[in-house]
Amino acid sequence: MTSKKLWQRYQDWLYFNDSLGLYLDISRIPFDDGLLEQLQPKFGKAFADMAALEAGAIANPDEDRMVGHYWLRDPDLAPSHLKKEIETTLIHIEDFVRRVHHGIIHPPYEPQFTDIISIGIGGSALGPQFVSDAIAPDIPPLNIHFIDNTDPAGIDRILTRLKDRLKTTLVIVISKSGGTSETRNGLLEVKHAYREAGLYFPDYAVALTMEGSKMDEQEQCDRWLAKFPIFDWVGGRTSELSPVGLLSAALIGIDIHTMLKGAKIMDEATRVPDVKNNPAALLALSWYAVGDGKGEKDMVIIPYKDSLLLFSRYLQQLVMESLGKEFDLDGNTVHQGITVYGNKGSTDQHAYVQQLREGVGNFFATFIEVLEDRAGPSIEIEPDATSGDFLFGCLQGTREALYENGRASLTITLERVDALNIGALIALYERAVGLYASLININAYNQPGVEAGKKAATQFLLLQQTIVKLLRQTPEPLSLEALAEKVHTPDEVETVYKIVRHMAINHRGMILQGDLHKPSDILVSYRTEDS
Ligand SMILES: O=P(O)(O)OC[C@H]1O[C@H](O)[C@H](O)[C@@H](O)[C@@H]1O
Repeated sequence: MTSKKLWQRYQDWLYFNDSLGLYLDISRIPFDDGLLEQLQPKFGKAFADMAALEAGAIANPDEDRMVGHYWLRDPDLAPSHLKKEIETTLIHIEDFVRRVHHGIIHPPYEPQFTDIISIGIGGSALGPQFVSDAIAPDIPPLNIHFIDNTDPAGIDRILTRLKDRLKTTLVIVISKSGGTSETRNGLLEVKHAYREAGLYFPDYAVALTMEGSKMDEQEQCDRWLAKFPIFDWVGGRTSELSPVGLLSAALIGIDIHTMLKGAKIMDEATRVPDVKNNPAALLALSWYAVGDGKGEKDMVIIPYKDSLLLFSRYLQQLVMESLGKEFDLDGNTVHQGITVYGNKGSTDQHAYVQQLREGVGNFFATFIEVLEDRAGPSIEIEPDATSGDFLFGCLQGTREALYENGRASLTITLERVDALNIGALIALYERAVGLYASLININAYNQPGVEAGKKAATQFLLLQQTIVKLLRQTPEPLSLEALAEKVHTPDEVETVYKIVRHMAINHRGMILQGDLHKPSDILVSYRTEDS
């Protein structure tokens, strides 16, 4: 396409939101203008699905749930019985945060809380991590640390760093279901550390979970410093603008009202039932066009701004957990999805952009351009050139280089990275995923595959407990085959081997004898501490 025609296409498809100062450019996504015509019926249904969802329909049929994250930033949209709960919860959050900041709520024998440990995983971590990394003040009122895995060394790293400050550290435990094992493990590890430090854990703990959840019952969270609800009509991957994200954001000094405002403005923009004037519909159209509605091209997220580094990680859950489904709503096997990866520019140009430019063309790039280079003036690096100009040039140059080699891209342009734009960005992608899911006829709001993984993990732990129990009762060493036989898993010798190897390395009483290079010759025995 000639540059003249490209310029015209750029202008024809450019979306601009003047309330936000946000642009969306899909001109480098190749599709015939006829595609939009062809997709109008699907978009008509997508807009109708979305309107019904916002009106309280059961938009998540597999779990028989409403989908209400849009109500969080506009409670007037919510069913009347939920509106008050949304509003009062926000007031409770603000009041709690104000009292923590003013030392009215403080740790025993200390004037103020100084740090936060946030324990949660998936949607109970990725949003708070992205938002705090993007827009927390450089000197926040409290420093936040995330335990988002059941990795003992990762937990130790945070507890070691906080050793002298545990006594002034607030612990926020986030789990909608209250049953996620990684979060439960993190909670028990941190509780142990507080006990070891002579600190009464409930004086430092805040719970975010569904009323009556497993965690709520087991931990009696009513005895903790505070407890905030996670609403069952908010999914984990769309919970950043619920108490899940708002509490920690407010505690670290982020203006949550402006974040909610940005999301609300974007919601209004993405409610417009006209593709060319709806940024979320334009994204959905672009994804559909470039991947033929089957996710044939990966979504590479490259924000040219350090503060947006974690956006791709956040989108991995929002996009892939929503769209990565085996069946469509009619029960057809579709194996849908769009793969998301990326970090930041121009840094990634020195890592994998080489492949994007010349290698396998199985992707489309999403550039995020931020117009404001920094708060304040820049020095000249070269005559009439600042480091921000270089960053700008790298983005534009990479976009052009990809296009010249037949690689598609779209560009979102923000004025700056602040609470307003982060709220808008989150809302933009929540809506785009929802509209795209309608186009491809899948349920964006369940996650059946995750349950399968949880069940498999439980099976491993049950087998491990069976192995230990048997070895405790078996004085003589056993071969792996004999051990597998005795625990009734003769076909899982390899699994038995990995379990005993992992336990042996971690000094859990497991004794391996023989040549470790030849697992089949190994003999296994067990020695308890007192034996
Ligand atoms: O908040 P929780 O109930 O602990 O769930 C944490 C995460 O667990 C699973 O992985 C779900 O698929 C995610 O959507 C959810 O965010």
